[in-house]
Amino acid sequence: SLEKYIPMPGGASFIWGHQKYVFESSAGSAYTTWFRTLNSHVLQIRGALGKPNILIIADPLAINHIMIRRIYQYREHLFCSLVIPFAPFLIDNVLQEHSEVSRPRIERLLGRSLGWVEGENEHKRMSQLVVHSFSWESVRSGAHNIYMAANTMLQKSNGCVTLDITKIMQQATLDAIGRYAFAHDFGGGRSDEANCILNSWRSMAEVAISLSGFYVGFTKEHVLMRTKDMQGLMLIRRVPILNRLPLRVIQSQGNVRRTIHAGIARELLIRNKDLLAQMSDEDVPEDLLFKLSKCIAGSETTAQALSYAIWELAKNPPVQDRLRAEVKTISPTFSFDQVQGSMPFLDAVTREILRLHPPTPYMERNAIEDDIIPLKYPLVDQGGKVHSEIRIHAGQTIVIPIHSVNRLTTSWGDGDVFRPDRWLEKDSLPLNEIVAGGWSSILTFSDGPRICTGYRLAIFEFKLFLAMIIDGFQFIDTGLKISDRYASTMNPVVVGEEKRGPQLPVTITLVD
Ligand code: HEM
Repeated sequence: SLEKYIPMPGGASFIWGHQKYVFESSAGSAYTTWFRTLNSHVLQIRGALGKPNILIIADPLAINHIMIRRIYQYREHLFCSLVIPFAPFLIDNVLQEHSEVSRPRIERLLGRSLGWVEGENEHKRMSQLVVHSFSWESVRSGAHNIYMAANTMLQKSNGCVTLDITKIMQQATLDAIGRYAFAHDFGGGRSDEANCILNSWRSMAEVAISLSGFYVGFTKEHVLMRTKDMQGLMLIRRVPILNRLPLRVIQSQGNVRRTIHAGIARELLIRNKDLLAQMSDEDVPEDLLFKLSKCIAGSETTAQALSYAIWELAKNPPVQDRLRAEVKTISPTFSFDQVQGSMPFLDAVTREILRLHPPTPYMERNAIEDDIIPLKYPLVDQGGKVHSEIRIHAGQTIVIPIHSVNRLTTSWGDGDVFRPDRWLEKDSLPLNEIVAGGWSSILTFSDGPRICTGYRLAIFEFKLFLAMIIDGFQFIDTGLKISDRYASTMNPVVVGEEKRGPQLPVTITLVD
């Protein structure tokens, strides 16, 4: 149990603890609000169905301790780390870094991957195999593939239409990753394989964000699926054996893996000689799967970041015009060096979008052993005693709310405001000692040894796509109210139309 001096918000339900409220709130916003109202960088919330209290940590020193200093003492649980299917022999290994909920899900979705791999040595060995493919050098030399994917997307859209940009972005980023990493053609993100992968993600997200399921679903199969998420995990958390039931919604998670296995991996085996050269014989099939699946998971998050960017620019016409004016100075050629080095405002917009709308809003960890976590911002108990560390026991669940950390008032001041200029102004950025770290002092790609492998690729892809789209198209706000729902990653929904699943409609016209 957690110490009493760790602040807890009021309003917990007897049955659902605070988790129902977190689930119903726009993703990330409940924690962000509580940190402010309780004036704390650490809090505890009540778990649902009698689950022990959960520790929510936004304190920079504590995050550094968990993500860097003691990373292998905390089990991992996050969508983006579903990647890199590997090493079946490790599945029953001792360390058990993944929680009882996420492990079976990860296996069904993408096989036994880097995200699945247990323990320090094995994780490092697997990471070495992929690190080169995602260096800046590799991204630069593969830039033309992303350019081609962006071009394919632009040729297919014209006129003035209101459309769901998330769908288009998902097709485009999947197409880009296919070209970049595997010389594989996903047909502009519209081939049968692409449809199978995108439909699998979508059907999972639809179930995951369904509100009605929260109440009635614990006896229904579609809700068992939805409970895969951290916020909705109540039943599977309490009864992990449910993961094994042959229910359609649970077992359909294997679609992505099957598509990759049956179609793309075999083709790659023939094409990708470099990759084969790096591997021992017994690694081959799973290693190829790993390459594909990590990229596919990453293409989804990149698509979400791009969708939020277009929506934010639609709501802020002066920022949109200023960005387009900068892009016009280099258009129509978009070389790697131009995109990375000649557009400071594009760079500022990129950082601001990734700060404000992190596609993975939470990371969850379980402590493998007892620990003492140091705090930058000490807590004071009712007797006035100052506590500059927290004691936790093995098994403690910890949430690192990336969304809240990226908006902390102590670090960012007006953290909820979309203001790209903060990245260009002297003295507007937080000092190193008060941020948790990570790329660009934000936690969007995590930090430490398990920082997102594909973050350079994601950043370049984001910039290139955005530059090319804004060069040719104008975005107009529909005025619809958008809320964010958590379904492994951030999913925008139209308020009042939640039943239609994730969508982000924006009106798009050709630039004069
Ligand atoms: C905007 C896009 C992306 C975001 C926001 C993102 C975010 C993240 C985060 C937060 C983690 C850490 C998970 C944890 O430790 O719990 C992660 C891990 C990972 N990501 Fe991404 N990611 C993105 C795109 C990509 C892309 C494009 C790829 C590959 C092509 C990729 C590959 C990976 C891999 C392999 C890991 C696991 C690293 C490890 O455990 O060593 N990601 N990502």
